[in-house]
Amino acid sequence: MSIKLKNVNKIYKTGNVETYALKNVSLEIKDGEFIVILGASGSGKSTLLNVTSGLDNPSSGEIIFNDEIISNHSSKELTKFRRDNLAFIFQQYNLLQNLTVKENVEIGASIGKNPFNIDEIIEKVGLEDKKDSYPSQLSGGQQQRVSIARSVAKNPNIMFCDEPTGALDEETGKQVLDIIQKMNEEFKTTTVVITHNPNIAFMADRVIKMNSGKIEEIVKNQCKKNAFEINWG
Ligand SMILES: Nc1ncnc2c1ncn2[C@@H]1O[C@H](COP(=O)(O)OP(=O)(O)OP(=O)(O)O)[C@@H](O)[C@H]1O
Repeated sequence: MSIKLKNVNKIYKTGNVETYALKNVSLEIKDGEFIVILGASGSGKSTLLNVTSGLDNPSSGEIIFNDEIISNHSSKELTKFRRDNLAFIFQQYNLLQNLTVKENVEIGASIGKNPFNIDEIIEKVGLEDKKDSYPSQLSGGQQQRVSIARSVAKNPNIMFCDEPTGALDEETGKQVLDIIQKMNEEFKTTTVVITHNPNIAFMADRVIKMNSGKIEEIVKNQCKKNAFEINWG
């Protein structure tokens, strides 16, 4: 699924203070593309992801998925659109603690129209021997892999990942990135990853550099690296 942003602005108002978090951002992401968004703290990365994915409304401008203009949608229509098309992976795992790995993934699959086979997706994230474990019995990296399996079990058109490896060490971080990369390559899932780590940018087709609410630069990688080839820094 492709994504288009046309002249998108986002202004947060807190009392009398206005923060221009996105300033006239226009961008096209192609179907199946792997995009990394880089930028300093406060540059507008999370705002860009939230507004693009319909988690928050832009103050002005248009957001278009394939040919569907979602910036005009009601919140009910937006919820349905997100449920049918989008997966979210955050730094926090947000797993249901009283459900097993398999049950957590089942919940993710149950909201999709055309979900993946649950056992296959658990195998894809390398947790077949942990199916009946509870989240508290798993390491951070394993919990993030469950979280990814749950998000992608519905077979989404797009994956939005906000600092997916922010809480992980190098080894487990790379395992998680490898799973995200494989989803992108095998299922052509359009992928948008926000990160502070410039090394992760080498995995992308294109890198969007944000500065003070604007796209400062877009870099196309001639040669992409796989997750295990990048330096962690
Ligand atoms: N809900 C909000 N209300 C008011 N201002 C906000 C809100 N959310 C973000 N901002 C402001 O908007 C700007 C962009 O914030 P954003 O969270 O998008 O940056 P970021 O690049 O994702 O930062 P980080 O890397 O630290 O997560 C910042 O100046 C921030 O203080």
